[in-house]
Amino acid sequence: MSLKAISSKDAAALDKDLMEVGGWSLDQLMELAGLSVAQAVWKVHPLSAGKNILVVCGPGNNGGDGLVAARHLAHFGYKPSVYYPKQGKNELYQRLRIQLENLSVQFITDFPTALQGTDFLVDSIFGFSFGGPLRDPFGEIVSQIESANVPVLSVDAPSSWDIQSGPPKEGPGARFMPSSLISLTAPKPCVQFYKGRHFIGGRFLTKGIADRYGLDLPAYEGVEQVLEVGVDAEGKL
Ligand SMILES: NC(=O)C1=CN([C@@H]2O[C@H](COP(=O)(O)OP(=O)(O)OC[C@H]3O[C@@H](n4cnc5c(N)ncnc54)[C@H](O)[C@@H]3O)[C@@H](O)[C@H]2O)[C@H](O)CC1
Ligand SMILES: [K+]
Repeated sequence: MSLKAISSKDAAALDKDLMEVGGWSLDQLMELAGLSVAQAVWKVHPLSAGKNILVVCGPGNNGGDGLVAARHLAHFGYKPSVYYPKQGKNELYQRLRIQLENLSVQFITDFPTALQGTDFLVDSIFGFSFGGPLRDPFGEIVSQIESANVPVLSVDAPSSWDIQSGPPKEGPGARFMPSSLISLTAPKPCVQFYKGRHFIGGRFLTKGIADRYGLDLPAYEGVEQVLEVGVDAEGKL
């Protein structure tokens, strides 16, 4: 099936709508987003493929989705660890961190060593608010991820990719092609440059809000929090 993409401007407006008019809190949206990320990991990387999952979190809500996903992954039976080099100021991130520490999830500081010992990586560094060239320390982090021989699930967008125009022409991220991607609520325009398994998650859209933004309502099945969607041979949704 194919789904319409949403620009970063509309994605931010949709989030605001959900919270200011739709009665949602950020915690709730992030919980469902993070749960769908963890479920996508389960589908592309079952427990039998190795339990060590490294979740790399950025300073914004994309990083928050990663923190929530790490907690669900721990409950699913994985051994997640988190690399969180620049924790954001929102107290929600602090609470998510406490929840993880209470599950004995490690917050690692030696990223190159952790990268070597991991079976799978979750890229929750940047989502739809990313813009411009990568600032320190994220250029080096993205370079290390793209050079590592480890499967990656990117959350909402491959970190370092422009949300509209896709991978940078040169520098960190120019060769970054994660093995899987989960788009939250709706695909972002950069998905047209993506080749790999593609899921949609964040099961909280109503028909009213989907219509207002010209989006499709994904046909989630049963209790599923994710739906695998296709990308055609030309990379078009
Ligand atoms: N409705 C939904 O689908 C929901 C999606 N969620 C997730 O939230 C992110 C968007 O979160 P936001 O906080 O707006 O932004 P980001 O996490 O993408 O990044 C902001 C963060 O990054 C810094 N930054 C931006 N550009 C750069 C750069 N070039 N170099 C270094 N740092 C940069 C910026 O300063 C901020 O600190 C969305 O994608 C989903 O993953 C929510 O969970 C709610 C529901
Ligand atoms: K990401």
